[in-house]
Amino acid sequence: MDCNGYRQENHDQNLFPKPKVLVLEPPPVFIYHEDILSQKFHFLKAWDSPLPLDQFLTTHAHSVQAILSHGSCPVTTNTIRLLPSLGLIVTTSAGLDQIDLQECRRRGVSVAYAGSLFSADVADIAVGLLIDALRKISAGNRYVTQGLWANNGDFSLGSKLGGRKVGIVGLGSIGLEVGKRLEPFGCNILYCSRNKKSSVSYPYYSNVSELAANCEVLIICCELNDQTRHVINKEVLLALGKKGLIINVGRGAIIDEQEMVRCLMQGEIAGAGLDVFENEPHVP
Ligand SMILES: O=CC(=O)O
Repeated sequence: MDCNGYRQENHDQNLFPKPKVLVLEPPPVFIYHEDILSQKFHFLKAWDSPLPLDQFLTTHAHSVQAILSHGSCPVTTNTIRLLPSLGLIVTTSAGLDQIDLQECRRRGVSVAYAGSLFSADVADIAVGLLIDALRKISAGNRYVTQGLWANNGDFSLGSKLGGRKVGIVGLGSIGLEVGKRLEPFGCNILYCSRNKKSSVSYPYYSNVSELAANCEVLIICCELNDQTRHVINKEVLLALGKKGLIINVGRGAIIDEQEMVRCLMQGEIAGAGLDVFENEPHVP
């Protein structure tokens, strides 16, 4: 109500129609809060339409002002080109590899993302996966639930995190959070990053193979881009060695997945803890 007792909301909506926002696939924030968000925005739900995507986009081409997206939903050159009124893409992810940033730059489309909002959560996952891989928690669980204990005897022991030499690939906000969590465990932290960071005293490696050769665990925390795609290749995996573990909380395609699977099967590395895969949801 305004001070005269009129319903302000309807009046405002006539003057300022809700911005039209395209949702290709719904991010969790949309699933949980559609009712609240819908008070301010008019959502065009591509995933909910019987029309093929291109036809849906062409139908709404001139009205879409923004896109609400998430980390595993590609926003392609084709989509951007079909939407002449598009001015903004908002993604709930920290990663931007799924969005054609070059086309956004060319068209002057702004991009807003989660930044470091979820870095602590991702770092928790990285440490959880590392402890699981070292202590064989989920492998032990599989051993019990598959009924192997009675016939095959006790499961093999895991090993401790303390004292491990851990190489962090990408010391951005997630990498720093991982380091912060591993220091109290007594890990020796090394890192590889685009640039040496003056804010930390961890030993710096400019080359990821050299980092791998000098540590027992590699934790991938960098972003996916043209420089980091398949940066974890056969050479790096062999440098990590037979006792080495790899943890990936970045993007699947940072690792040459086929090569990693081969190394795991042939015992050329000891194990992997993976939050991401190259061709999700297809996991080799
Ligand atoms: O995948 C999740 C992210 O990039 O935040």
